[in-house]
Amino acid sequence: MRYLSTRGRAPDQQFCDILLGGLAPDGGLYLPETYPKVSAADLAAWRTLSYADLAFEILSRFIDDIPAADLRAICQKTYTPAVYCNTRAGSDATAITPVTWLEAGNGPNHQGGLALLELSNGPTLAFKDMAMQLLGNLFEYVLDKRGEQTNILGATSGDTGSAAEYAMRGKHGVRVFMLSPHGRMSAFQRAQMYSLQDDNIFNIAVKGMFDDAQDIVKAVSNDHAFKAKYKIGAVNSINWGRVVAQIVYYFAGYFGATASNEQQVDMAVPSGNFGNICAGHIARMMGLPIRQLICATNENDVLDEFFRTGVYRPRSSAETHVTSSPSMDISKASNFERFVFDLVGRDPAVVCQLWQQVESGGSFDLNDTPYRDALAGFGFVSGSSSHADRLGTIRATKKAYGIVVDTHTADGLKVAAAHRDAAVPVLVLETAQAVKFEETIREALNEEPPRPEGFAHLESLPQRCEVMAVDVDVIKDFIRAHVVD
Ligand SMILES: Cc1ncc(COP(=O)(O)O)c(C=O)c1O
Ligand SMILES: N[C@@H](CCOP(=O)(O)O)C(=O)O
Repeated sequence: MRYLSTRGRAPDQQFCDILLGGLAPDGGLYLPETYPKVSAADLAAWRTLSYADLAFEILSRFIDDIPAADLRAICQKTYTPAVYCNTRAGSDATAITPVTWLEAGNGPNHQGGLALLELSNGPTLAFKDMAMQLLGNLFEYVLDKRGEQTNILGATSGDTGSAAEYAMRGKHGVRVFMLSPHGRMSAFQRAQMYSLQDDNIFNIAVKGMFDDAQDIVKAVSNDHAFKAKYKIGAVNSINWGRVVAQIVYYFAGYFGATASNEQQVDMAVPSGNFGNICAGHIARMMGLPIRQLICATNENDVLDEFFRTGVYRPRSSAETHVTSSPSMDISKASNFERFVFDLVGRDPAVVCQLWQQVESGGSFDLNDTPYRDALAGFGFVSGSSSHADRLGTIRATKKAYGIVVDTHTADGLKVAAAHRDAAVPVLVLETAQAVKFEETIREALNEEPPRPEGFAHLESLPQRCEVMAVDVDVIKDFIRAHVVD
């Protein structure tokens, strides 16, 4: 399988190269040259597989430069109930991503039902662990084979950082430099990252928002000489490895929620950087019977605005709200470029022209272009949620179903409710556990959220983190000083 850049000005590459390379050298994002199609026979054969075996089947359609036996072993090592053990009481840890019905709907295919797809049972209690644990094992495997090292530069609004650090701590040949928005994450998120004392982990809090941190990551990656000299890698969802691993749980969720491959489902996805829902889009393009992808945003509603109006208008950091679903405080969604590449018929010239407008601080409007009509064929609908909605949803979910959901999942539930249909079940992707956002849970419920074992004294552990200006050169100097050749 060859991978090509959305900007069309980078050489096509194979999976292991883009895994280590991250962003394409022309500033674009890599995508497979075609999406593999799944047949009815594939769906029938995959329905009863374990999560690890399903991951192998799906990943092997995209990865042909790792021997099959090795890829299977990596999947088996990654997707175990011991790694994804932080399940809600009563959920089946062996499923890895259990489906919890809030309302079962009708019949074996749960028409009209409402369910949570539990994705946050891994070591850091957020959906990022689903892909990041795999990435940690893939990085180690490829680096060992090549006798190379990598210095990962990442940006986080709260969850990618800890998931990456837990996946990469102690891995041979890997150092992690993680940029986080100073003072913007929850106390639990800060403690998860900043309490790590491993020699290969460096936490840097930048005095800005997530988008500023993401811009630094892209600027450093676009300095080709620096990137080559310091072997800079990526773990954000700009790295295709993240997106491909996320495709798997759309299939697992579909099988978990239906009894027949004739049935369609809707999937509601709390969205920020568009990485999660982009994986859903690709699963749908592969032939998974997803009727609608419901894109749920918080007050930072750039994506919702696009799906409603056809206008994509990223906001500046000054216009980005600090919200109680902080991991979605994003106004420039990286992976949206991957979707637009598909929307415009995979024409890199169109993507270059649109992103020229975006990168010079502008916007684009697809009305009066053929792409506005084409949009309807991709199955997206959307909505946004506010702090008051979030509190109301957390309260209503607890009252009706006895379940405490996190603030991002609450955004998903709120927007899903507006698009429910008696003909299909809707699965809301549960992207984090409530304990990560304790303050808002207390405000909503006047009680403490459930805290999985092993996290009892997290916030009282000693923390270490460097605070820096939003300045590419300052970050490069820090990397230079900490990379031993
Ligand atoms: C808990 C949580 N929910 C939702 C999102 C949004 O996901 P994405 O950025 O892939 O759209 C994030 C961050 O990415 C997150 O950490
Ligand atoms: N919400 C993320 C932001 C980064 O997204 P990514 O999927 O591109 O890594 C976070 O919590 O850090």
